[in-house]
Amino acid sequence: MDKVDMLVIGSGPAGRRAAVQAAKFGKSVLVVDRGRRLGGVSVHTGTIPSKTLRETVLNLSGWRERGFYGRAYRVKQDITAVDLTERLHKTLDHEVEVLEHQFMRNMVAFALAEARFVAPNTVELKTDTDELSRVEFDKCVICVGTKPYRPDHVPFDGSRVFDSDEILEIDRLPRSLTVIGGGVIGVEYATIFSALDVPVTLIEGRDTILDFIDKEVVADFVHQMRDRGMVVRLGAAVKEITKSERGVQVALEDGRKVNTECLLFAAGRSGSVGSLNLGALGLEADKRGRLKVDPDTFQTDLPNIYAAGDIIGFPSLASTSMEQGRLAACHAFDMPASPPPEAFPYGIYAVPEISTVGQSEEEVRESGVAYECGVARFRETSRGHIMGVNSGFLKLIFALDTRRLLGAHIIGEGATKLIHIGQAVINLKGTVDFFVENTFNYPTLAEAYKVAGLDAWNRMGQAAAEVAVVDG
Ligand SMILES: Cc1cc2nc3c(=O)[nH]c(=O)nc-3n(C[C@H](O)[C@H](O)[C@H](O)COP(=O)(O)OP(=O)(O)OC[C@H]3O[C@@H](n4cnc5c(N)ncnc54)[C@H](O)[C@@H]3O)c2cc1C
Ligand SMILES: NC(=O)c1ccc[n+]([C@@H]2O[C@H](COP(=O)([O-])OP(=O)(O)OC[C@H]3O[C@@H](n4cnc5c(N)ncnc54)[C@H](O)[C@@H]3O)[C@@H](O)[C@H]2O)c1
Repeated sequence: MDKVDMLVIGSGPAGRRAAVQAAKFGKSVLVVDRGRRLGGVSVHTGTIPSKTLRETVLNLSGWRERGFYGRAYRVKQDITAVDLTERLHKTLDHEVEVLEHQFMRNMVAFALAEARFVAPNTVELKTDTDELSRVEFDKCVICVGTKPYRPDHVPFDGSRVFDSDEILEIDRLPRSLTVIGGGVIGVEYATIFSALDVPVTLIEGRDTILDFIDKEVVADFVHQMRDRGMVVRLGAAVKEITKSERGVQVALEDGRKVNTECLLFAAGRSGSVGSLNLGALGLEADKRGRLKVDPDTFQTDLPNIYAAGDIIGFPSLASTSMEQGRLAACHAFDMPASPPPEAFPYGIYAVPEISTVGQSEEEVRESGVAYECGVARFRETSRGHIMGVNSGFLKLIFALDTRRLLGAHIIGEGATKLIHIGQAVINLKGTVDFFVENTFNYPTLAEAYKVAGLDAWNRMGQAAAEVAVVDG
């Protein structure tokens, strides 16, 4: 039986980083993945395909130019499913190639097989041709990720009713689409298809969506979706989903019915622990299939078994998963590593983009800290004029006493890139004065930071004067 210093189960962002980090420490590492190719959910059905699809749609539809040329503007008139999938496959092939090369040059061994624990330091591997082998390990990092939640009452068929894996395999564009679930996956796909002029209805069971995002940003987002013709049904409980020759019908508890040609069910994901045989370790997943770990070390209740990535729950991002995997490997081999700063960016690649870091206004208010906000609208920046941007804004929140930046929230073009300025200032404990004193490239959308900083600073100055008067 082979023996390795570290076994990594799953080759997504967490597994990949854990493996390479352990290999850099000179350890023998084996990565196993039951997929047909390396890369995990992130490369094959999650982050990369959805973002490639978005980029293709925005390019071919001419979405970014519509501010100038009107809603009817199109770069390519008849956009087909082939247009969308062609670019997708090229991007994915490239991602896999880069990952395989990274493993090769770092001497990380890999096997395409399903892992199942048979003892606290042994797994059995099974290939898709049912070949069995066993591997012993000193340390193991479980990075098995999640899969779409597929309740029995949803008539999934991969041709009219899709989950978020199947939607990537569509062979023609839907004439109309219902999306159930106003989480990140739901809003990303709903707005991407809407950018292709597919009529979209978004159904969310709760009265609100994206509760971890600043409410002002969410309100603007919902307004923008409705403004361009999307139907957004909030607080809409689904009673029944039925298929007919002409499409799919969703009956809501309040009696209303939604009829569209296709339906995407994107109402959550559950951990892929089913085949791991966690019982052999004495470990148990929670009811959503997630594993509990020590948040500093990523160890499970067994000190030589770590878990990282989506399998440990929130925030379930490729970006945070990578760092968790790396930190798990550092801890496993007693290498010092600082924990990540509390504030990490969250990027939602809807159309328009949303990105956020630090505290929302609601969280700041709840904490009892006195604060002031500064806002800059992209349409008021020169770069915004050049790009024909007529929506989107940046909101900064500052503490009145320390003047420190507490949160940055952006909706609009480039939000997921622009957010890193806010992230740096928050984590380096910067204040409103950074934005006031520094010069920004002009004309850029980043200039919005200067405008929002000045906006807050003008009001914070008055607040400080009032405090001085009261104190005096
Ligand atoms: C549609 C969608 C869009 C997303 N967009 C973004 C985004 O824009 N930005 C972002 O940061 N995050 C995004 N995410 C989240 C991101 O994809 C995940 O956070 C990330 O993939 C989690 O990585 P992971 O390391 O946990 O493993 P995963 O990427 O989930 O991969 C797990 C791997 O484990 C393998 N596996 C499972 N069980 C076994 C077993 N028993 N034996 C062997 N192998 C096994 C699976 O085959 C899979 O390959 C998105 C997710 C989805 C679904
Ligand atoms: N850009 C990104 O970073 C990105 C993109 C996509 C996904 N992800 C990650 O993937 C994870 C899963 O995303 P998700 O959107 O599938 O799940 P989610 O759990 O975040 O959202 C599911 C939504 O569906 C709603 N819902 C549940 N049942 C419903 C029903 N019967 N009818 C109507 N609505 C219902 C829920 O209230 C919730 O709002 C997220 O945690 C996210 O971090 C990240």
